[in-house]
Amino acid sequence: MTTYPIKPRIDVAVAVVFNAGGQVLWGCRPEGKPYAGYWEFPGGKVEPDETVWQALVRELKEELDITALEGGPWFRIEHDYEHANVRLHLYRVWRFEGSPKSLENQRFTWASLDSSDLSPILPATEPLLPKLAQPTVMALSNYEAGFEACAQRLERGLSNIKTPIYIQFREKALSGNALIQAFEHCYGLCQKTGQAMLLNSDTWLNLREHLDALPCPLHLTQAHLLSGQFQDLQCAGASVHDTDSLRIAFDRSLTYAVLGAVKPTPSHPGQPGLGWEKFLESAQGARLPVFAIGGLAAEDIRDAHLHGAHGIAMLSQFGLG
Ligand SMILES: Nc1nc2c([nH]c(=O)n2[C@H]2C[C@H](O)[C@@H](COP(=O)(O)OP(=O)(O)OP(=O)(O)O)O2)c(=O)[nH]1
Repeated sequence: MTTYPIKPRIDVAVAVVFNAGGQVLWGCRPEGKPYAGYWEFPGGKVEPDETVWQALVRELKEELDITALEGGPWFRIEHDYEHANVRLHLYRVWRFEGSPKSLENQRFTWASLDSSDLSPILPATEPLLPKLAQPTVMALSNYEAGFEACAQRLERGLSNIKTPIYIQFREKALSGNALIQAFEHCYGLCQKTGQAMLLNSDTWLNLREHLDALPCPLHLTQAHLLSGQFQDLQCAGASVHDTDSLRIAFDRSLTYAVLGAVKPTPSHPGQPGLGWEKFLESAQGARLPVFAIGGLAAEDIRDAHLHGAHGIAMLSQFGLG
């Protein structure tokens, strides 16, 4: 009878440490470890008596002599290597003490998150980079509540923001000329500011007879995600309301999911909202970045990051104030 070696399953704490300039800390795996010479985020195995955060704090101290002070879970992903099956618990660290030193003879550097200048990067980590580096703010259009008010809000919001964001064009109630006028304004604004536009799949159904081709990637509604529609079109992400849908979003190789509503919101009257703890529970197993939505404003981003959200999506709060 043939016997097969049983590969260990290891839980790994992975720290994506940001500096004030938005760069992240990369380490190069030292000689003697599997994949020596490959770049990775700092971290290491979670010991049996540790939480992931404790392991992360310990590894950053042992490897680089820095003390992680504040951070939050991002998402988890599994990968089968020849040497082990690993479950990577990615954490974002945005506050730490000390300046990194090489304590284990490893090279390290600060570089961008989507680092194309570092090579090679560990096989489980490299495909995650475009997902991690995508915008952390999504603004949703709302021209149907009033063209001028929405146009001004988006223009003001975009003139104040210095980082890339997503703008999702989502108009349930508009049709005909009003829909085209709103689309043209939003599309023009994204072109002018270089921001990435997404088109809600419900809105696309009303808009497509007026356009020659899909103008930007689709954002799927949960119903379209579940029905498997639009497989032949470029889809960036999807709205989801439960963990089953998060699994489908991952299986469809989407770049992100949007989960909510986290807080009570006028768009869903009478519903209490998930709350951050329930959001965290669902987002943890998602295997892809999850935006939080529902009654959120720019000042909620820290809470969002503490509770496993990649970022926040805002309907009426974007561009206010
Ligand atoms: N730290 C880290 N590990 C990663 C990343 N991507 C990835 O696939 N891994 C894998 C490689 C390894 O199989 C595993 C980490 O285990 P390790 O051997 O480096 O952990 P360790 O520092 O505790 O090692 P050891 O000294 O106890 O052997 O996770 C990443 O970006 N960062």
